[in-house]
Amino acid sequence: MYVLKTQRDLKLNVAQIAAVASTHETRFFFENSQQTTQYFGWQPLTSTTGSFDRVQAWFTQLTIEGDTEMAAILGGFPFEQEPSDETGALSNGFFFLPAVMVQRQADGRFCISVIQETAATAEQMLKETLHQLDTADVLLPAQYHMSTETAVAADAWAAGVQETVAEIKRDRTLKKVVLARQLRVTADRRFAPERVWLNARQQNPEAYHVLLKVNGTAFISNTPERLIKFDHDQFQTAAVAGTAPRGTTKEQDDQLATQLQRDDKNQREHRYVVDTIAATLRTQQAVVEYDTTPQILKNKNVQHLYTPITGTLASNWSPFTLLAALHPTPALGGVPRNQALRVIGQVEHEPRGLFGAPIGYLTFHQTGEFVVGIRSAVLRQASATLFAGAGIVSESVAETELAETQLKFKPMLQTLFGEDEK
Ligand SMILES: C=C(O[C@@H]1C=C(C(=O)O)C=C[C@H]1O)C(=O)O
Repeated sequence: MYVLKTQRDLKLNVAQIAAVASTHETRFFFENSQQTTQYFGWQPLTSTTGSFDRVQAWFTQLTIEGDTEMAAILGGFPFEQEPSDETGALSNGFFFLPAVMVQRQADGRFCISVIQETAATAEQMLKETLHQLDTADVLLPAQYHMSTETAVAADAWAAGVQETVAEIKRDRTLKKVVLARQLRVTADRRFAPERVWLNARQQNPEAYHVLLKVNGTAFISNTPERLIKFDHDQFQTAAVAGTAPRGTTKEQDDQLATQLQRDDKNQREHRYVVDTIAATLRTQQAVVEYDTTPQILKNKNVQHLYTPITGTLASNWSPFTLLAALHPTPALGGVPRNQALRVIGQVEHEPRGLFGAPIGYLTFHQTGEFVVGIRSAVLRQASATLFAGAGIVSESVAETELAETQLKFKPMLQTLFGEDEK
């Protein structure tokens, strides 16, 4: 049993909050592109790793007294639901109940919530946190220089694309498999995760900015993709799939968008995602609404076909059941899901860990938001491992898919190294 104390209506800025957070070993930052949702948390009181079932069992036994509206668990699930031996790279995910959490209120001010075992220690810690925020040095973004860059088994990956195409053609039930590859880079000095997070907001303002740092490892993502946001029985999700580069002029950019809208392969990849998300939500007895014509979602380096999906959940919905049903969508897994996951397991040699998996916050009052951890990297000291995937369908060509993954590395490369690099 824990006790929660809050202080509302504070005027704070993000660089101040990031500076205080950076003095703690374990921390989590989450914001949407409009910066209307912001969660920062540090100092785990209790934590867990693992599958949807495990996190649910852990979450269900947490009890908090006080203004529990302001409490949440923070973290990410692993892409794979089976446990992995590779614990160093956050491969089993990580969730924690933060002792200190700062969140943005609807009016732009902030609320701090502190959770402790007694009211007195919570009160004391709240005071100390306010003092730390008052006196914090402002943290600035930092640019690094790339020392080395290694595409992990790029040739084997291209061969894997060809094998997958052959498998899709052979087995008529298999329609799409998303294959990911890795890029390893090193920098001239150790990455400071919060400063990389500040870079992400500058470099890719139109995406989410997420950071999860545990022990010596940080996961950072500039994802454009929401998996699901729920507010009691209302939900918002989206299909983001189908990719084209951005143009260098307005005309070229619009032309690339029009081509993407008209391209059969991309439209088909997109439709698999929309149809599967809608069907999954309907199996959960949700009422689902969306337009049948996709929009274009523009990010700095890429544009995507995009269909927002909204609706109402059944009265007995549970966040964990919903997440387990949705993850992975065919934008990261494939169609049919289990067959696609089997092919992914054969072609990719390492677990994806937090890549492509749900990461976000869940309150104790049936609200929360989880995004898909793409355009991401795992940082350790001066090294970063980036992941990017592409949807393989029957007409896929290895070279084009390789180029698409190269494009999807760009947001994170620019976050780490600035505009000039790559
Ligand atoms: C797999 C990634 O992106 C996903 C796949 C996309 C596609 O196949 O077109 C587009 C957006 C994402 O849903 C990635 O960025 O690594």
